[in-house]
Amino acid sequence: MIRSSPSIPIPRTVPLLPLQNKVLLPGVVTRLQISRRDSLSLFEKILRTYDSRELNKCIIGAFPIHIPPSDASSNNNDKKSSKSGRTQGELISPGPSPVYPNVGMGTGKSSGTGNPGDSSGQLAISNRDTLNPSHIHPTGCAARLVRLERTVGGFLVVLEGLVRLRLNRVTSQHPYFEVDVSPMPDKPVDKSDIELQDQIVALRSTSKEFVALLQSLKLPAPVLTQLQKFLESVGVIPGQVVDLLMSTIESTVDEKIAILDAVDLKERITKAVELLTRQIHVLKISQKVHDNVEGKLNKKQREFYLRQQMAAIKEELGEKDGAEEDEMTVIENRLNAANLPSDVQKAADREMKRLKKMQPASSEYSVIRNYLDWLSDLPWSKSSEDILDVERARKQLNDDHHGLEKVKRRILEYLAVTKLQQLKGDVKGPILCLVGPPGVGKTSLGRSIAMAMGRKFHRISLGGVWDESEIRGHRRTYVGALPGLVIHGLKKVEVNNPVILLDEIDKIGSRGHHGDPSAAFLEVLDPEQNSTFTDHYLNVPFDLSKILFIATANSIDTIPAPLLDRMELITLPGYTYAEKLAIATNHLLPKQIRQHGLSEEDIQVTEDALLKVATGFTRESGVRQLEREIGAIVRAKAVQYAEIQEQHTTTDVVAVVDSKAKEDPNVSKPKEYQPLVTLADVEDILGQDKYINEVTERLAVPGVVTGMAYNDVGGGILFIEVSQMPGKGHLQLTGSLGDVIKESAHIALSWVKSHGYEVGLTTSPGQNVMEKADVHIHMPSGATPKDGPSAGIAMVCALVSMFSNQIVPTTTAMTGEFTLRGLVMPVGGIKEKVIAAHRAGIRKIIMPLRNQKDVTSDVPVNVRDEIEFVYASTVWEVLREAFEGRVMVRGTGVTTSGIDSRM
Ligand SMILES: Nc1ncnc2c1ncn2[C@@H]1O[C@H](COP(=O)(O)OP(=O)(O)OP(=O)(O)O)[C@@H](O)[C@H]1O
Repeated sequence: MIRSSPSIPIPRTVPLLPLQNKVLLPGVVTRLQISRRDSLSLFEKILRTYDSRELNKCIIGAFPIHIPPSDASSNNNDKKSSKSGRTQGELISPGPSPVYPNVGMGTGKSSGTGNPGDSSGQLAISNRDTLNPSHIHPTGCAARLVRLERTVGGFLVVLEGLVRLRLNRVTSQHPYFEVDVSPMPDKPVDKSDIELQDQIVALRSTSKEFVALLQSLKLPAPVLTQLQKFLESVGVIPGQVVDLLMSTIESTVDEKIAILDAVDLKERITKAVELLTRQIHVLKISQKVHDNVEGKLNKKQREFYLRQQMAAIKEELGEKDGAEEDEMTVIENRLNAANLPSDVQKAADREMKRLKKMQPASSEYSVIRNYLDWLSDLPWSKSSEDILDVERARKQLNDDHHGLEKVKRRILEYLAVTKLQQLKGDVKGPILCLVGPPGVGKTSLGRSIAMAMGRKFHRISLGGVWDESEIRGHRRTYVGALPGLVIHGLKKVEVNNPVILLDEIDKIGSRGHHGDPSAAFLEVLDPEQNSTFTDHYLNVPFDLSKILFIATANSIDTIPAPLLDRMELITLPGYTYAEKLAIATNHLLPKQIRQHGLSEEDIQVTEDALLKVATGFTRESGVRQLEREIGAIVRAKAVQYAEIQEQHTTTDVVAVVDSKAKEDPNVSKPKEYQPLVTLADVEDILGQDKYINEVTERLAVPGVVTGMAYNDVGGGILFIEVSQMPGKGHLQLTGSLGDVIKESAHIALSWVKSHGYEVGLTTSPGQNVMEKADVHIHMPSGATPKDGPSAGIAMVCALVSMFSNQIVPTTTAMTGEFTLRGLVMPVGGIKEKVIAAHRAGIRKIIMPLRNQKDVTSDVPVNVRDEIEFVYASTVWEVLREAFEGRVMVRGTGVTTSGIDSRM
């Protein structure tokens, strides 16, 4: 950087910064990478002493040094110093010319000019090269500290040269050298000195020619203007102009040292004109070569070549920070490395061009910079190698998950098909959607699939995503715009073929003020369209077709139909207690033991105890709560284990100190750790059962019937309670009931009223059971909303039970839609309902005949074996089975065959 510093007072004694292969001239700013031990101590001290805002008050003496090769390895300082006749404290008078031989000093090479990377190696003398006073050149330069930064190996220092210094004597050598100096400022120009005036004229014309040549090299205009302006003052401060020019032209270290030594202006200008003339000559030749080559370079190469030159010159002039200039090169290199498709490359080039014209401080600059960062960070053409080995995948799935046979089979089919498609080079598989209650392993299955295929895994949680732009990104016109979740995921995994799990796709918000996020997924998930998915932010297409999308959902009810249509559903039902026990033993317990820093020998849980945890402390379709409870047990055991170990250590210490302690029966011996967790331990650790078996604990009373329910979080049982009170035949319904379930209640009541006589509730056919009574139907768990038609037959039974004062056993549950004509219609969710009912202790289930196939195909055998299934197609059959003959059924109303024919 060109600076004309106000005269700054130079202290008499300054710390010495030894420079090898580098010369600092007054008025020049330079960067140095510091790694010498003594210099490190110097800057450590400076950091300790100076406040960061006052660093520029610190003045250092930057002196060239030369350690002869023979001295570098030996530390025979005395010998050397006596040879040169200089010892510490001795006065040195500066010689008229440098005393440096060229050996080993990069002769003929620039010491930094024209190479922006040079600064890092400027102080390249190793720590073993011990410095002694005879190595220090007698002329140096006072330097002001402009910047001081810690780096990995030492410090990065920016120095500004101020004035020439003469070295008087070395005052101290440890931990760094300190020297007594005298400043040697340039004398003012003597206008009457004709010889000097002539020299200045010569200098002006040579330097003008030099700048003109630089101009033809297409140096950036601001740099040239600055240089030209500075040259105008050649008549006033010729010394400074020379110093500056010398730092911009190619010259050897010796030549630079000669300039440093030339305190006399005339001598300095003569040397400078000589060097400038040589540089002009070199430039002319290189211009010729350049012109020849230029014709052969393509546009990009030429730009690159010019930019490199510009960077070098700017760096040397200090016009711009090197780092700033580097930024462009870094971005370009990264874009080149990203291997962009041609249309994306075009967009990148366009933006790059705009960026170069901008001021780094402008806000638009950072917007474009960000955009280019995104382009270069995305895996446009980087894929991971697929492992499509069906056997390996089967093992992986079996190792990670117990049961789920149907699901695993479907996944393996999928992998096999993908493998075959890949062989043909056409991969367009369906999108899998795993549907099931929470905690049944949907997310972890997704992860296993990725591992089985050897692909990277990324999960996008869609719960509460209300804004389309969260999927598709914001347009760049918005402040703080960013790409959407899919592109974010790709940047994170760094490959374009990961497994992306779209978690909770059913919780995605529907159409609102900010577009419809599910609509954005229509494009993402469509294998025909997603090869040209365009994120709003990127505004260029990205090929998503290599990604394997897997969605998960608790229920399909809230997934928009077009989205559902693009996916293949795989249902994961809830687990039975037997399955939960196996999952707990083989997966959850070992996992928790590992996570708590214990080993499997430290904790063993009996089967009874685990079953107790599952039945008494969880009531869920999945195993998440079970995992938490097992975690609580493992934690309690871990505390015990740690405490007993501590006791052992303390007792050992006591025993050593006092050996009598062992013999004394009153001294309590440490307890032994017991790794086995039994049923009793579970009660100790987890406390009272959280759940009791509702069915077996519940007393059978008339008017109460067990129904079966199914919702997002799995199946369950629910009770229907009916009571009557004096009134005028009104029906009251409570328990957060939806419209459909309310209608079922009305239908059931109407049927019971119209068939009172046939069911034995009245003594004559025309009599109304509710003549003087009101009926109240309630479904407990009032806070849980309930809806759907499947409680129809349970309501009929509850009404009949109440009016007839007969009970339906609590271990009998029923589900089925009911029509006014007494028909029993099929319902959904049979598998989940049956599994949940089995968990709740139900032993007999009445359900529609047309649901029989669901039981045989979906319900696990061990559950089927423990439950008696009764299939009914009319309400008469339901009543007969529910009351086990305790209610008089006078007629069937219609024959079974008649009903069948009407169905
Ligand atoms: N069959 C199984 N075998 C082994 N571990 C299982 C099984 N099913 C579930 N798990 C474990 O249960 C835990 C919860 O599973 P996961 O998070 O995958 O549930 P999820 O179905 O995705 O739930 P949600 O719908 O709430 O996201 C995980 O630690 C998982 O490993």
